[in-house]
Amino acid sequence: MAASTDSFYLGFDFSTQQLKVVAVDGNLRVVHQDNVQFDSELPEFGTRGGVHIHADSLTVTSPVLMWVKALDLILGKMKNAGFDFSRVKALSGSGQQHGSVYWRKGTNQVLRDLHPGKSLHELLKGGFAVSDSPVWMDSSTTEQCQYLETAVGGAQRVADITGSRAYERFTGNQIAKIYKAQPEKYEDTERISLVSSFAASLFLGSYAAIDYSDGSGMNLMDIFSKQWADSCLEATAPHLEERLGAPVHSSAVLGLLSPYHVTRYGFPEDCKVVAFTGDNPGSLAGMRLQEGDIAVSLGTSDTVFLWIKEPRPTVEGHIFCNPVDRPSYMALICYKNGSLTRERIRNKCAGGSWEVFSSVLRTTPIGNDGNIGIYFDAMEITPSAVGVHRFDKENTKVAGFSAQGEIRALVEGQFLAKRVHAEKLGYKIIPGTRVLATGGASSNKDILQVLSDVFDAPVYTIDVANSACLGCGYRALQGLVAESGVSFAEAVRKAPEPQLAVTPTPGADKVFAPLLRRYAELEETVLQESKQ
Ligand SMILES: Nc1ncnc2c1ncn2[C@@H]1O[C@H](COP(=O)(O)OP(=O)(O)O)[C@@H](O)[C@H]1O
Ligand SMILES: O=C(CO)[C@@H](O)[C@H](O)COP(=O)(O)O
Repeated sequence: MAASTDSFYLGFDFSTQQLKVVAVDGNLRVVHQDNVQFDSELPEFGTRGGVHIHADSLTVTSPVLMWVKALDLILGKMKNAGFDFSRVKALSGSGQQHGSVYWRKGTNQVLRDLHPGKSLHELLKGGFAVSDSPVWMDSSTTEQCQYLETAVGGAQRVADITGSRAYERFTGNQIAKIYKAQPEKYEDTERISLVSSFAASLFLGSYAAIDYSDGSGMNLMDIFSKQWADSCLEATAPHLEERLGAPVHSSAVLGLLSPYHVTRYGFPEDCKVVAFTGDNPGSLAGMRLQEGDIAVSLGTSDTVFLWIKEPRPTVEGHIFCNPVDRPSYMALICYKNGSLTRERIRNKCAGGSWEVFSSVLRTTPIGNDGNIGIYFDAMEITPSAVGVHRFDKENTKVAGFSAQGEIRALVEGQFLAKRVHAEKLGYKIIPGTRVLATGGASSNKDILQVLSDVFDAPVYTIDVANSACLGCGYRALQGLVAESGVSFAEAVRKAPEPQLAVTPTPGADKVFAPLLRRYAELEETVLQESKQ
């Protein structure tokens, strides 16, 4: 495909801790990157790690106006840096998955009439029926999940329709909680967006459709017919379909950029907005994942995902529609205790320094002398258990490890869990499997070495740490030609290939084979204990 090198394509990512942007040119070269950290650059919202954890420790929200203000800030930064908005032909983006935004009645008109002399934050101050959006870290909707599974015919039935059994963080269950606890707010809601489609709306100047891929994380959409599932809608809240709008495929052009951005920043009048999607689907696009690859994202959450052709939903893990290939799907497993847990142990055992943390990984023995740790600071998603559990080589519970042992136990434990659960779902590591790593912690080679050793496979990375942004820049470019039949693979043929970062240490496979079996048994014990 010949895209002009004079043209730019933007990809935004509204993730848990920050808003990021990447601009690529027609040759798919990165020409600009920027970010806004919520905690440090928008301290007036008082978030930690981009969220508020409520007193029950289960409810987790983010202020919706913080995301709006972050967009004002990042576009302002780009303007100050001299970024030439007039060359942007299309933009797209992604958001942390499952989070929901409740637009107050009448706000679609406000979006259509945005005055370019004012910030979005000023204009949209009164625009939300719910000011604190539930996000993916929330696990307060167990009651709603049980209700959904009973109403629809069981956990497997919900998975057969929506790709996942009922999960606390999934949007439908969050909507059901808001409808029950704050019916007046639900009544005052004109439209419900995902974080991704909310962000797209800010660019479009009207409510943007939810795309199939991010829409798969709601427990509301039939992932096969790609329509809202009546049985799920009925079990969630009344008049929900009209509040959601019809979903669209992930490469759909939603329309032209709002005149607000044209006047305020100098975008061209014909700049297109391509559907936004979830951050994990965005990463699948950015890493140009191929069938047979396993992607490991080490962001606020840790996720493992794969490209699949024949989805078989089960009561563990998730199946989402594929964001770049309409007939295909992606499988995903999510772990809540990712970077924030690594940061806690870094602060406790390595004086707050990643360098010290890394040097411990370099100098401690592979396999940690048989010591295994399971660190679920917050209620984990995979599996649903909580607490810190340490075992010596005899599988006896111990109260603590040395500082060095704790660091290695944490990182090994996190990767053992990923491999154990991926294999439980039938995904095999075979000769030739590439592990593609992304997310903030993928910049740490010593963490990647442990990943490579546990998976017994080479680990590859891409130059841009934020693959979701990059993937959405690519998707913006492809969105312009998707209707004329140009596939995503063809559109991004010229993009740089992932680079080999590390290979397994010789002999590591023999050390980890028994540890994988032991980890699976110990995790099962922890799970049973936490059910008592
Ligand atoms: N050198 C490093 N080693 C390990 N982890 C790191 C390093 N640098 C950054 N991180 C982790 O990256 C995380 C942010 O990842 P990122 O993918 O940007 O998050 P998100 O997209 O969820 O906002 C931070 O919480 C931090 O713990
Ligand atoms: O809940 C999930 C996936 O199901 C999370 O992966 C969120 O999408 C948050 O992403 P990060 O901010 O950690 O990238």
